[in-house]
Amino acid sequence: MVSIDVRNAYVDFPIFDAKTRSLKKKVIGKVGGKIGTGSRVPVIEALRDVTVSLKEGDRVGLVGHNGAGKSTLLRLLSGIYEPTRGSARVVGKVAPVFDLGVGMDPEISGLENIMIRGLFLGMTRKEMEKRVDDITEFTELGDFLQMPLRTYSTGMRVRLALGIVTSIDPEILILDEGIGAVDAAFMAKARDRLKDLVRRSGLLVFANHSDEFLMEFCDSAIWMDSGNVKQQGSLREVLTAYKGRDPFEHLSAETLARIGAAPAMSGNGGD
Ligand SMILES: Nc1ncnc2c1ncn2[C@@H]1O[C@H](COP(=O)(O)OP(=O)(O)OP(=O)(O)O)[C@@H](O)[C@H]1O
Repeated sequence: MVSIDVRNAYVDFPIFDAKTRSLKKKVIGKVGGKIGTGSRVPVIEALRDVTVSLKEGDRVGLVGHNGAGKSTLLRLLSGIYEPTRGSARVVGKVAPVFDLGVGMDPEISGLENIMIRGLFLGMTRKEMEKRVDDITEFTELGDFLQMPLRTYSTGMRVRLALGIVTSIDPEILILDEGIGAVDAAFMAKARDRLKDLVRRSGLLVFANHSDEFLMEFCDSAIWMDSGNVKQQGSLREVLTAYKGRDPFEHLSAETLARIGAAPAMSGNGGD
């Protein structure tokens, strides 16, 4: 069984080349984590006293303003960062997808990249060999898969990366923003694959600014604010508090059915 247990965790980034003089003026910005100036070196407190407990089957959306600590938390949940204080225990194999292009080598072919990226995401060579045809078909890249990746356009790279990412069988799937940043037409094609991927994953944590994505893939949520967990609960509860309105309220019956959500709670549209 997969699980993630983070207890009273802090992640600090000491900044050795900051202009400390101007920091002392204490201009408080709206975005970003807290900057501690108590010690000789300023420290960005990206996560502060975070406690999160996740188990098999959880589908968690991560929301919060720019710099609230979402990516840092995802890296902690992936075991990429160790907490400065507190603890983080991850049981299960993590497939971290922070940037679709990360781990791709421009000098090798698309086909070779399929293999390398698959291995990086926790698959074996044999497992990836079985998936090559399926990925080839999905990307529609044809003979370009024999060409070095540097010859691809941005959209072609995204097709390849998305084809690979959606082919894996992750125990713990950690998705950052990037995955939503593909053009609408291709996204429509990728949507079913993404849904399948999420269905196959033991546990999903997904940071995204789009309600639509969150509603489609997640059922619970964590709201990060200045490095703290401000709220944890059902997706609807948390999004309603974060946005100041119920994002499910004005969805059509068709969309609600597609994302498998209950009809809006307010008004007389009960059931
Ligand atoms: N490698 C780093 N070195 C120093 N500071 C960092 C580093 N990574 C993140 N931070 C700081 O930690 C805080 C949280 O950043 P993080 O990237 O986790 O936010 P986020 O919620 O993912 O933001 P966004 O929505 O803009 O992507 C910010 O104040 C940022 O400046």
